[in-house]
Amino acid sequence: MAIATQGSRAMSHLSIRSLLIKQGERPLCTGLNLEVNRGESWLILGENGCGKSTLLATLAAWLKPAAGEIHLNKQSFKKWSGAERAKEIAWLNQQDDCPFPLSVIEKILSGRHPHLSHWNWESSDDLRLADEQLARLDISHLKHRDLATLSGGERRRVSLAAALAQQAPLILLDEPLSQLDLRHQQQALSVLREENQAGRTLLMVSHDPNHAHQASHVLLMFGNGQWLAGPTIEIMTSKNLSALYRTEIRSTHIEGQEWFMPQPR
Ligand SMILES: Nc1ncnc2c1ncn2[C@@H]1O[C@H](COP(=O)(O)OP(=O)(O)OP(=O)(O)O)[C@@H](O)[C@H]1O
Repeated sequence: MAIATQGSRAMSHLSIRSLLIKQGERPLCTGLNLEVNRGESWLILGENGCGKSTLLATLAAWLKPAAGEIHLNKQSFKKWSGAERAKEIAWLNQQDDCPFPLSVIEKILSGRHPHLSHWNWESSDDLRLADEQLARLDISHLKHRDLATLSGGERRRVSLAAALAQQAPLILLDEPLSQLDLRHQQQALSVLREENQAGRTLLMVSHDPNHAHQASHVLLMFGNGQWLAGPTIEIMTSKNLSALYRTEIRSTHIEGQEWFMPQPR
């Protein structure tokens, strides 16, 4: 089931070699080989509990793999200091809660911390960058609110804004659109498209296969260690998605674009 992707070594951004990730004794992903090149946009799909978040947490160096190697910019993860890695990788995880009082602008400015030297306050450039992210995600009016007072969708957009403020070349996104209404989903997708067009590499976890419309590559995780990865055009088929979700998925074309839909049981 597993295939390796081909990629130009010269442009390698993230190189994943023979990666094994486990939860207890259960393998979530076995022998994962991916060559993620600079500027690519990857969509990661799979059932609940198949290991998508665990994989992203591993790529963010929050968790250690059971085996295998990860290279960032052709250098082993082991050689990167945490501070240097934080300038290279932004990670939006699923946790938007904060255990202590924090305003929206403080949260977004936390995305600038990897770029500040010890004891330095944020500069006017950092503040301008934070304001830009607030405006892009339609949350400027929430700037001085306490995070704890926000709705789920508002808090999600704040977390995304903080990840974008980090200005990292590689962005790991764990369900960035969860809890967003349709208009704000389209807005966030447009912002992510801009980030990708600006040259940033994106790896995004989602439960919507149609998010593949703006992905160059797709990784399917089957929850038993098996996986399938490659260019979107090759991987996104009704057959593969029906096997992935263990339910019938069909596709239809609208104005030249293929849309995937689950069939009622
Ligand atoms: N601390 C933990 N202790 C025990 N099991 C865990 C722990 N953390 C995660 N798991 C299990 O590991 C598996 C993978 O979890 P993960 O969060 O990576 O899944 P996911 O694919 O992101 O799921 P979802 O689509 O629901 O977000 C799940 O079965 C989960 O229950």
